[in-house]
Amino acid sequence: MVSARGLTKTFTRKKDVVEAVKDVDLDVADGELVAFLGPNGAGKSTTMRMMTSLLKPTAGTATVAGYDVVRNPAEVRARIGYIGQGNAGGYSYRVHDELMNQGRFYSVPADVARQRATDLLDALELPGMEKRTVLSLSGGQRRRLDVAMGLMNHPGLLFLDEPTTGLDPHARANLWEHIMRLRVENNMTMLLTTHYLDEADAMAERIVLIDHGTVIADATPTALKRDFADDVVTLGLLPGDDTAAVVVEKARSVVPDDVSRVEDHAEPDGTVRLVLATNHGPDLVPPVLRALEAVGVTVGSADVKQASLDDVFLNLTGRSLREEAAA
Ligand SMILES: Nc1ncnc2c1ncn2[C@@H]1O[C@H](COP(=O)(O)OP(=O)(O)OP(=O)(O)O)[C@@H](O)[C@H]1O
Repeated sequence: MVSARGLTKTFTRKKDVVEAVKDVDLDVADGELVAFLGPNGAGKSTTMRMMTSLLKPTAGTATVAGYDVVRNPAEVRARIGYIGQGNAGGYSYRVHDELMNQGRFYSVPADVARQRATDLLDALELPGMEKRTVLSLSGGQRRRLDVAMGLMNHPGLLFLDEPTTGLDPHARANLWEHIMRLRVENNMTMLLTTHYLDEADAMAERIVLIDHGTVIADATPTALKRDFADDVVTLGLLPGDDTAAVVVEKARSVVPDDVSRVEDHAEPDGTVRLVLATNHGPDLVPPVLRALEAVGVTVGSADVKQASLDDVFLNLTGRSLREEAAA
């Protein structure tokens, strides 16, 4: 559905040169849901704008829905939906008119467009809003209207640039529910950008991590967390009749070999905190608890912190995506 090779974009303004996207290769198969995840300014929108034919690449090629984005931009645009970062609807226009205009833009026959507008307003929980101006809608409703506008041509491929930024958690969840249902109903391939880690983790079947204009990792969320970050298991060990040193010695003797990092910390209250880094935290706990019991070590508490996409980004770049998103 999408194939890009060596996609590059350099912006030049007077003496300022910004290498926004550098040599990006990407393939997206029919039906996939792929998220571009990366900090502000990483090059996510620029990549998406090149793939949607809105921006001409400095170098490289991209084929979208079977057409080259530079040689056949009109064919590309006819086959995709694009929901950009800003609101698409003109604020003083009525909701229904904006949908019909969008239909006209894509040469959808008027009667078909009218039916689609009604169906989309229904599907996106905007019934009765036809005559309202875009300005009178709430932020969440406006974003849902953007989605409706992006779907008026029934695209097989939908590009969404930060669809939920600025919405409260309830509105975010609500919009996702609608998008996911429409995705199944219309059998859509989807490419989206986000800086919400939880969203990418929960929604995307594949994540393309982008930093400084280049792809630094490309895999399923599960594979990224398994390969580039560890779960951290923390056990509170009670000393009983043993000294802390003996507890540590016994505990370390039963730690499985595949644990990638082991730390022990003697706490002021006499307990020992044992920290195990592993790529299978939840599975590790039961056998380790049994093994500790077998060597006479009592476990007072257990905690598993599963690896997050932020840990992945941190391990790959030395920076936290969560902190950069908040900055
Ligand atoms: N028209 C432009 N002229 C000059 N520089 C630009 C232009 N558009 C984007 N850039 C620069 O290119 C880089 C990548 O920007 P881009 O918008 O693609 O990042 P992004 O990952 O989408 O960020 P965000 O999450 O903030 O939207 C940034 O340094 C940005 O300032």
